[in-house]
Amino acid sequence: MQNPSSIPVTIVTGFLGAGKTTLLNRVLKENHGQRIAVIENEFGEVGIDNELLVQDSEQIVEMNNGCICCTIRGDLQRNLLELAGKRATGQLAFDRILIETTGLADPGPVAQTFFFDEEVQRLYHLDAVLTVVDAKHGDLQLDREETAQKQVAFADRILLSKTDLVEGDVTQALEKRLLRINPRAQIRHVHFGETPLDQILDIQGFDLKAKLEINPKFLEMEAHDHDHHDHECNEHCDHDHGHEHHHHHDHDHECNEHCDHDHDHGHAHTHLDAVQSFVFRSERAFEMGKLEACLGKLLEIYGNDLYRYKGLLYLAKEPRQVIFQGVHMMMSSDFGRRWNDGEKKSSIVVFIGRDLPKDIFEQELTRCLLPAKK
Ligand SMILES: Nc1nc2c(ncn2[C@@H]2O[C@H](COP(=O)(O)OP(=O)(O)OP(=O)(O)O)[C@@H](O)[C@H]2O)c(=O)[nH]1
Repeated sequence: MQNPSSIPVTIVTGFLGAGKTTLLNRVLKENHGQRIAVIENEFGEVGIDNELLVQDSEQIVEMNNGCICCTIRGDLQRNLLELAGKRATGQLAFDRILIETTGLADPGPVAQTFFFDEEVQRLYHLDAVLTVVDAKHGDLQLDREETAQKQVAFADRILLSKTDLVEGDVTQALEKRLLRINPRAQIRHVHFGETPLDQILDIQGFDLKAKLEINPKFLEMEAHDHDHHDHECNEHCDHDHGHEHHHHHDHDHECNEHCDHDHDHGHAHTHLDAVQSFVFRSERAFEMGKLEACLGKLLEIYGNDLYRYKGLLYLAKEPRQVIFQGVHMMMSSDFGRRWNDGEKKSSIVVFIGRDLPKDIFEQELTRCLLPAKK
């Protein structure tokens, strides 16, 4: 039974760059009178989202030591208990929690957290898993990454972003595909995260029965060893995984509610080796023209494999920071705050993708830097 005073939690998931932070920002900025705490988990060794996220929520807890669905699930539990403790003692005031998972997280194990720990279960209830799907890159992501499929399969509601970037028939075809993967979840369009709050909060969408259909072992803790990603997609999945060890890139099947294969045989499924991230840092300023040309070239060659990149740039002759980000070939940048007097200026960019040649990226980017000051 749900404790009537328990705190509602919404899990916001969706593949890299789908528009999760944009959605969260929208919710945080809206004048709804609700006090929202955010738990933010990023893939990659440094968190950039904190720079991108408006600071209007009551509390932002960053979890950057690994992915929330596997290595740091214990941290999530601890953070939830800590937040509730602070709320109880009046140190913090919030009415609900939004959790943004990494773009590579399997939402299943994150959702499980709300059913295993008795204390978490007493204090919180899971309102819904929202999955943001990028209308422009969704197809490619679903083709290549099983995690993207799982995120859709596990959604209580699907939020389709970036429909402005594609023709209507592309959106319709993607919607049909999403419906095949998950016939239960309603699909809503969100333009830059714009959506009525009642479409995403307090929707009482989390349906345990449906999750058990997707994965009968959902409530069995031991079945989830998250260093080995077990696949929880569907009841009637026809392919046979036998007992071989598959990596994510070997998978190209569409997870849906009818898959019944079982991955509890020690499959070495880990997104941490399938998709990698690296960071480029420098204290030398970038030359804008060179950087643009270089990024254009890198995107042309590696665009398909470059799932996500974001960072803060130190540009020559520019008094402001530049926040730069992209998904595949779609790149954008914005001015951030001014560098403070005496502040050590530097650039930091995180690249996330499949089989990216780190050394080539480093070489090319280094060529765009001004020479070091003598
Ligand atoms: N054209 C268009 N761009 C969008 C829309 N929603 C988000 N974006 C852009 O997509 C990019 C990625 O958005 P984010 O909200 O940072 O995506 P994310 O899912 O939080 O990304 P990760 O945390 O890195 O996985 C940003 O440049 C956004 O401005 C939309 O509806 N239309």
